Amino acid sequence: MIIEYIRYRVPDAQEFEAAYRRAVVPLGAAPECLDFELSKCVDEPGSYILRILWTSTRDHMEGFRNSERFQEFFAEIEPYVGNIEEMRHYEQVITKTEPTSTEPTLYEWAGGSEAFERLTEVFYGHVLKDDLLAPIFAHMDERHPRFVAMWLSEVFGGPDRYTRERGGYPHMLAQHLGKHIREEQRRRWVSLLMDAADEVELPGDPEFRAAFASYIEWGTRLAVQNSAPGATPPTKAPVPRWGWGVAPPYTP
Ligand code: HEM
Repeated sequence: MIIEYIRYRVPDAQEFEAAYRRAVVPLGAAPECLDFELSKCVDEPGSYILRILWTSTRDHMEGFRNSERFQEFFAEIEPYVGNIEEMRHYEQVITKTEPTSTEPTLYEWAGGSEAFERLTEVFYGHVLKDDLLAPIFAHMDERHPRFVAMWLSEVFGGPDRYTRERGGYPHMLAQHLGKHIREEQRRRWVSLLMDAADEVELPGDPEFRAAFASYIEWGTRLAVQNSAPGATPPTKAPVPRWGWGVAPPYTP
């Protein structure tokens, strides 16, 4: 996560706020934007700070900035560009709660890239012998298990290799479009993956497995939706980043 601060000094507070009320609609809908807040200075009327939490600087600069949502956002706030006094990215250093970076990522907890490579190798071995799934994966690239391991590593907080080396979300999405994945196939995919997770001994603690299963449930349901005839999913988005959710990592 990265925080962007934009400081404005504007002559027409009311119009500025009205423009921002419109501009935050596309901003809030952007997958790269985690949160935002516009505050006005009580000591000096006309001074404003916009604080935006982005998934990463790269997601902001390369994802959001190249999206249609940015065009819509910018159209509203363009008249105020000349009133910007500061526009920079910041990293959290000290907070009331512990900075989130001290918590291990799911990627680290799982055992890093090697753990996900073991997982997908075993998993696709089972997939290719499965009556429901083998036909869809009949022509799969032999490197497919490694690519999916790269994807999972990035999703769970590891290096962004899938984005840099494999085309990120747009490429992954393109692989599912038009595949017409059925619910029973999705269920089998999930079930074989969970079996493989046991087989390669991914951490079995409830907190890790709950977070892992939650992404897999979400991701496979999206795969079904996006692969359906006539589906029109967003063509550009960052690779999702999945965290621990409600239950933090177990500390004995
Ligand atoms: C969380 C769920 C899922 C994830 C993370 C995932 C991940 C991926 C990724 C990263 C690719 C592209 C690999 C590359 O870079 O070449 C891919 C392709 C593919 N996925 Fe998925 N997928 C998911 C669910 C599913 C499901 C449920 C099915 C079908 C039952 C499926 C079928 C396929 C197929 C057939 C391909 C193309 C394989 C090839 O021909 O090389 N995926 N998937």
